[in-house]
Amino acid sequence: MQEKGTISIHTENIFPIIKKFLYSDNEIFLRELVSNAADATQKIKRLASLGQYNGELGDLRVDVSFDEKAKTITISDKGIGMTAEEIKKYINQIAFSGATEFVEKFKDAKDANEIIGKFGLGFYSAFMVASQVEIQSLSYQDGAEPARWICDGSTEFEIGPGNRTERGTDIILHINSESEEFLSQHKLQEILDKYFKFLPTKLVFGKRSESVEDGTDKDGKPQYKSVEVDNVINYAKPIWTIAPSELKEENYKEFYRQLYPFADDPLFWIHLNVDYPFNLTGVLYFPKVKTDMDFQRNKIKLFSRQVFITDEVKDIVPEFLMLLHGVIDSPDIPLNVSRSFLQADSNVKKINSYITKKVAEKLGELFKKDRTGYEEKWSDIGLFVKYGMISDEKFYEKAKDFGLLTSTDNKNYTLEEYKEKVKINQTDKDGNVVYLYTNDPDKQDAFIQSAQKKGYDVLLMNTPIDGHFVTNIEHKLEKVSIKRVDADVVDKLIDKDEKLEHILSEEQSNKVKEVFEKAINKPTYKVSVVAMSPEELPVTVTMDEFMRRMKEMAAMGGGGMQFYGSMPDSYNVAINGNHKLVSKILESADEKAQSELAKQAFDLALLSQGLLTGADLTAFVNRSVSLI
Ligand SMILES: Nc1ncnc2c1ncn2[C@@H]1O[C@H](COP(=O)(O)OP(=O)(O)OP(=O)(O)O)[C@@H](O)[C@H]1O
Repeated sequence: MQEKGTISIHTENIFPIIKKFLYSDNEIFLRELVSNAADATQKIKRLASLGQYNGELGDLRVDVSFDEKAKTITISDKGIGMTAEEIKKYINQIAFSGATEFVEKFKDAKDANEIIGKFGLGFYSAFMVASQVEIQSLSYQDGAEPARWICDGSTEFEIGPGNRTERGTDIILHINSESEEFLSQHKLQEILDKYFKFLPTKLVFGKRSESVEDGTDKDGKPQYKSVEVDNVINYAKPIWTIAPSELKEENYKEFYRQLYPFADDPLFWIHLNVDYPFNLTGVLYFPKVKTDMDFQRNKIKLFSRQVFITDEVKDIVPEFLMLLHGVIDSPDIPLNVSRSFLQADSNVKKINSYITKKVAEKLGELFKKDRTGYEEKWSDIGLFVKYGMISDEKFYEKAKDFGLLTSTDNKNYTLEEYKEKVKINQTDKDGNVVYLYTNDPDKQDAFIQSAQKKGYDVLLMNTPIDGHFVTNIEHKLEKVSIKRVDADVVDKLIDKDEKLEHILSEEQSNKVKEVFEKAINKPTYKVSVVAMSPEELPVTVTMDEFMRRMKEMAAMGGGGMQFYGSMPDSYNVAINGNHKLVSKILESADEKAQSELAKQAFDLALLSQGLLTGADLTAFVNRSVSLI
């Protein structure tokens, strides 16, 4: 008997709203309908395994097909099917109470995902692309009659006898005129590939031709012919659903290649598998970071029961691990709510810290088991680890045992090892251990050599993250201060209160200062005469560590730092009072000659740090030529 009825929601205008707000990502209708078909298929399998269904299961597959002329897309399954009563119950009674509240609340929704699912509207996403949706279904239950439901996207529907002779369901979409782009082989293939590569139920989209061997020709060479085969969308069982004990290294690498066909092999991976207090599986890969600029985010794919959801995993994966690759599958992540809700969700928080913990454990284990191998990978993983140590306290607590400092002679140390190594020679008069580093070994070579001559060690901190890293660990480590090797003259970098004797009298000192101030003639260069070893350079130009860091932060847009950013670059010029050249300047009778010598020594200092440019550089070259 044909029956008419009204879908039980309490407002007339829900469909226009769904259509309007969902329009931007309307391809998800296919995600929703194929997922439903796959769910129905899994259910019949389960019923059979429980002995509650004894009929033939047959070839359990979901088929997607389209008819360009009739303008239809059909999703067919051989799942449990629905009786007319069930259709009324599951499809007609949309699972939410206050439709008015819904309309109010989601007037401003930006994202289809916010609406779908939250209100159990998966099926209704069909109306984003269809002017009419038809269900033909035959339930698995004994004696069930086939049923047909049809609805044009208004709240009116029709239900009556259907024509399906085999167990399962067809969803037939009569595609509306704005959505005809979906009536294309290419478009549908693309969407199916995106969402269903790892669907647990076989998914077929028409046929494709494949070339197969067909006997041999008269010379015994194999012959080929083209045959039509099912165009199967999904791969065999994805590895994240398999127990780690059953997997070999090659399986992980092969899966990685399926995900990222053009990437180099990963460095290593972590298999995630937890079912309490939330359910999550997945494999995270540490990629090779080829260049510093190779920070491609959004490489982790999020699945829910093997259906692709998104590659935006912000909030779920800790910020510092966003550069990892791989997949996460969890039915417990609320996929259909807005960002702010996600951040506050307790499962998401737990998942986030679980991932952090797992990554820390894995790194710790690699470090312990094979330190050499770990150190070889350090140039790739150092970035993640340092980023994590900066941004996540809990990670820092674990990573302080395997986060490494690398010195300019390419040796690696843990934080503790490093302190032990340098503490005897690099402790200042207040008991602080001073770590020295360079962020540009070429430019700062003169400073590095001076430091090494004094037996100091210099760390290499030349990746983009190191500036932050230095500031951060300095805060965390007790009684440690960290200075760039060119922050001061070597004798003052680590102030041990050992005063070198001045060979100059106070009067001579003042004279030297005056000569240099005049010769340099720049107010932002502050001149002082210092008692240094006669072997050190006659003039050293430095920028104060504090000032430089503040300026760097200002340049990176650090809040509250604008003040420092607007200050002119200012430098300290240290004149080595014990250097021969300084004596020579004093001995020189002629004021002009004094000034020339001072200028030359100052320019050499600038030159050694790449600070001498433009007209100053030209003047220096000319002066040098005339001196020769
Ligand atoms: N192909 C199908 N075979 C059998 N039952 C189906 C099929 N499609 C839908 N159903 C039934 O209709 C119900 C409603 O589907 P709908 O997609 O609207 O919501 P859902 O799948 O329960 O939730 P959501 O899509 O938000 O995850 C399903 O729970 C299921 O019982």
